Amino acid sequence: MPVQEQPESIFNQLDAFGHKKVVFCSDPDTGLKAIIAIHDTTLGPAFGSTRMWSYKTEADALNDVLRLSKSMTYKCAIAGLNMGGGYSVIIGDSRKDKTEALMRKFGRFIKNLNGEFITSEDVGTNPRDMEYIRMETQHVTGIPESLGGSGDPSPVAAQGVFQGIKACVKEQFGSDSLTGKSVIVQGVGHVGEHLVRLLRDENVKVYVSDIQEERIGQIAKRYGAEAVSNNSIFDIDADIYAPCALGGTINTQTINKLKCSIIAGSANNQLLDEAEHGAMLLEKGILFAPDYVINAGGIINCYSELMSFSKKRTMQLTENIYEVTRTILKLSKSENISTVKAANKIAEKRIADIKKVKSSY
Ligand SMILES: NC(=O)c1ccc[n+]([C@@H]2O[C@H](COP(=O)([O-])OP(=O)(O)OC[C@H]3O[C@@H](n4cnc5c(N)ncnc54)[C@H](O)[C@@H]3O)[C@@H](O)[C@H]2O)c1
Repeated sequence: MPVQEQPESIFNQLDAFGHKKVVFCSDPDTGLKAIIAIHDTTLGPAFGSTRMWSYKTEADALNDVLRLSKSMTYKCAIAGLNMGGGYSVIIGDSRKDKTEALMRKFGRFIKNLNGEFITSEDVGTNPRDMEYIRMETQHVTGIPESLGGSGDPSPVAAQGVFQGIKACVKEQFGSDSLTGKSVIVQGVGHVGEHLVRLLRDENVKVYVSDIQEERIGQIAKRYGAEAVSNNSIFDIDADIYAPCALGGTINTQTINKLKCSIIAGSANNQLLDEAEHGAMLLEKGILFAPDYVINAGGIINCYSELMSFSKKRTMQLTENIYEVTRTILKLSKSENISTVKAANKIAEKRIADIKKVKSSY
């Protein structure tokens, strides 16, 4: 008899990532299949976006939501927000399967968590979807500005990435001027497009790529960037690679191909294996801006909505990503550890410190 491979135990996976709670949401009437993962609530309610994606398998969806929610814990901690980490994924094609009823049903599942999880938009969702969720629960941000929300967080996320790029350029080249630099932007969706605009405003040479061919042409034309097919981005000789699509694009194969000296983009979980690939980049002298640090602008925007902060305060917090990145790069250099390890160290210290604060009556 052939040996049947056992699927990995869900509880073992939760233990490995250190999750507090995972909720599986199923509703045959609307076709909703979603997973809400709550990683850590030491600093506050779990904050995290909702992604809608056609995952190949349910195991892929679970793995994605576990990784994304864990990195939210670190993102909120390092950005100085009083929020914990969570995330949710809806399994399906956002262009075909998304309906008002499906989003509102999903909102009901969030409502049942009584404020333990607060969401916002991500890949495959938008402010309109957040409006549908808002019809069922108040635990959602990123709703349209016309309804009193902060709207699409992606321009703010792009601003944070832009600050992270500048901090890395300062470290590698001695000045944070982008004059004469070149950047490959992989994935020109919400955040990627705003990043291309910010870079082109500074006359940076920008290469753009996406899996949607028509999108590459549109963005290249709109901003005067150079269109590159998605298969050939690692052959381009540019100073900076900005992954702004999905995670896992930095792995042994791509690191060996990369010609850039800086990686700084918006995509969550860019390193396929944080420890292995973080160390490989350190060894090769490629400066990696930890994704959860420099893409925090989006969540800062949503947090500001919750706290009723002014736009000015939101932008100050986002621009501070420059200083936070500089601190991480310095720690990485002084201790000869990967930039992700350095960032994790700072985030974990804040969580441990606040845990002690909260332990007293
Ligand atoms: N939107 C935000 O405010 C925000 C904030 C923080 C982090 N992020 C992260 O940034 C990334 C992009 O988010 P977004 O909101 O711009 O999403 P989006 O869906 O608007 O854009 C993603 C783009 O990437 C393209 N893409 C997908 N797979 C690709 C691949 N393999 N190669 C090249 N292109 C590919 C898509 O076609 C799309 O154009 C995601 O990882 C997201 O989690 C987004």
